[in-house]
Amino acid sequence: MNWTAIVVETSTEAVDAVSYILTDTGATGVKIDDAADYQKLKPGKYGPYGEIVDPSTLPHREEGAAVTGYYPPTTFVPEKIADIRQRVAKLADFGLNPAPARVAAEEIDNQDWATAWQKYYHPVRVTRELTIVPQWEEYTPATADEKLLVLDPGMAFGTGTHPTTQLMLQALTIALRGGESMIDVGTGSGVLSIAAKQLGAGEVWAYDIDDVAVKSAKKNLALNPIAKDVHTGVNSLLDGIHTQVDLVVANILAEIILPLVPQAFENLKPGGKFLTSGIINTKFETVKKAIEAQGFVVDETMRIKDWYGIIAHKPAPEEA
Ligand SMILES: C[S@@+](CC[C@H](N)C(=O)[O-])C[C@H]1O[C@@H](n2cnc3c(N)ncnc32)[C@H](O)[C@@H]1O
Repeated sequence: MNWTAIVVETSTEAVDAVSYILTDTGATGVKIDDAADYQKLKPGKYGPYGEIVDPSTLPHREEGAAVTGYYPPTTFVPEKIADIRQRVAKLADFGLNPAPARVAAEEIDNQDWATAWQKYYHPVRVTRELTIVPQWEEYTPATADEKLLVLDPGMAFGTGTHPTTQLMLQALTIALRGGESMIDVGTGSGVLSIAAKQLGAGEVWAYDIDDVAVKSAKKNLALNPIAKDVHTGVNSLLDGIHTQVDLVVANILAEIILPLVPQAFENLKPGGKFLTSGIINTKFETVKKAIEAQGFVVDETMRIKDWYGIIAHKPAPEEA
């Protein structure tokens, strides 16, 4: 069986959201071809031999964007296309114009696609202290306080470079003091649990609804000795979990965060913190209001591009 490329033709403004949908539905890599990127190009060395070329003469899209996701041979393509089509069309409800929202699939012969995306994935210093290093790269920290997160994201979401992950990495840097217990909901590649351990978290539980993600998280946790003791499991949100931790972190889409809000409140100690992202700009107010209505105090809101993150805490009795 071959790999499949699913191409979504969309507008420039919906590129980030469509990339998110493709990654969230199992694409191991995403390619973006956006007419707006060519319009921004200045004359430069774009020729095959590094010669200076007028960018307008390069072959390029005249308008809109095409976002391509690469899916492994195990993907059941008709179901995947239907899911993507529905989620792309729904972007209009969030104020993003997905037009023309055409979704098409094509088989890819070349088996190299399984790893082709790896050549675009290099070490990236995501915060002052945290650098994500692909497992296959050699990397020497530039400073003594730089902490490494070694990752092979494979099929799971969480290379660390998506704005929603970056928001949570920043939030963890702000919120953690050391020794905190934490639950990572929707762990994907395990990136946030590894970061939390690097930043001094104590006991950590990492859950995901997708068993492929949990397998990937286990593999990545093992690559990072500091995170070897993180507990993992398949679980939908915090269903059936009744505990008291210092931190709940979740980078999941807004629609999924809403049912998580009361569960996070129940599972946090008084004074405990709820860090969440995956919130597209048009859903931000709805999620923030739901968090406040639950009784949380919103301490900080953060934004990268069209995505928001929220840091909130469950008030301690003395705050009431
Ligand atoms: C956007 S990814 C986040 C991955 C990683 N935590 C990060 O920040 O990069 C969202 C993850 O949530 C998982 N997920 C979606 N719905 C879920 C649910 N109801 N319960 C638990 N996990 C869920 C997905 O499988 C996916 O791995």
